Amino acid sequence: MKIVFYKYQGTGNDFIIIDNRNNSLSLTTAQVKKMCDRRFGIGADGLMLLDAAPGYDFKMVYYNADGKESTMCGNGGRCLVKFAHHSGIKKSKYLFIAVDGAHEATVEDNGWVYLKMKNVKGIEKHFADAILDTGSPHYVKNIDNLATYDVVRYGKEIRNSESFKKNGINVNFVEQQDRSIFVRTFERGVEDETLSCGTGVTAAALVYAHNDNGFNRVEIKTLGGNLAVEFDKRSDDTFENVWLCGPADFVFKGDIEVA
Ligand SMILES: N[C@@H](CCC[C@H](N)C(=O)O)C(=O)O
Repeated sequence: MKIVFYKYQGTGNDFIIIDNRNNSLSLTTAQVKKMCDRRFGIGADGLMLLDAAPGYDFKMVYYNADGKESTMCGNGGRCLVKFAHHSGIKKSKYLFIAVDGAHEATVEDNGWVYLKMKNVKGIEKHFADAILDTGSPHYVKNIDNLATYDVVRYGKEIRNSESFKKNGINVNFVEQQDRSIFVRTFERGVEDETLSCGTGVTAAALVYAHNDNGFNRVEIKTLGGNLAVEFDKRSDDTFENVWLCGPADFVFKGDIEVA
């Protein structure tokens, strides 16, 4: 069958998007994996279907590059909102449903997409590091000289360690720079470093805010560009009104024969 696809990227985290508003398409793991392959397919960190869902503007279905359906993708969600906007679903505030629940989003005049993430309660300590779920599971570790750090080697080591190898975890390395942070992520399901990870920078920002007080916006640098995370921190260590903010852009459109 021939499938029309759209390629989007959000700070270099890149995705294949398929308009499935008639909910007719269902893809196998092998088909998704091949489309995401950078040599044998289109190439992407993940693939999303935009499905119809009653009561919502659309439903987000997310697959990692390994072809398996996975948990929430923050940059993917922002790209899917931009795609909806380009595809005639024009709203001042979007409401869509994803695997971790309902999400609101807006498209700003400067093209940035603001995506409301789920509330986060509790940050677990793992030795000197932190673990939390921002829609996907994340490990957060502070590192000096992050620009030259071997993220693939050490990210793979943590992701495949005894504690995490069964369900996997995304591993974020963070360098704090005053009120902004530099984040590099090894992503589960891509099994490599990506240029940016939305749920990952959200996790890193909340860990940073957890250790400090008095501010509710963190600026983030990734290898693929800049993002920001806004939030309200409650006294019981709950984070509410968590918004992931950043650019999301159309790259190209095409069609592909999928066996
Ligand atoms: N790139 C994503 C995260 C995608 C899901 C992740 N690989 C997982 O399986 O947990 C993001 O922007 O959040």
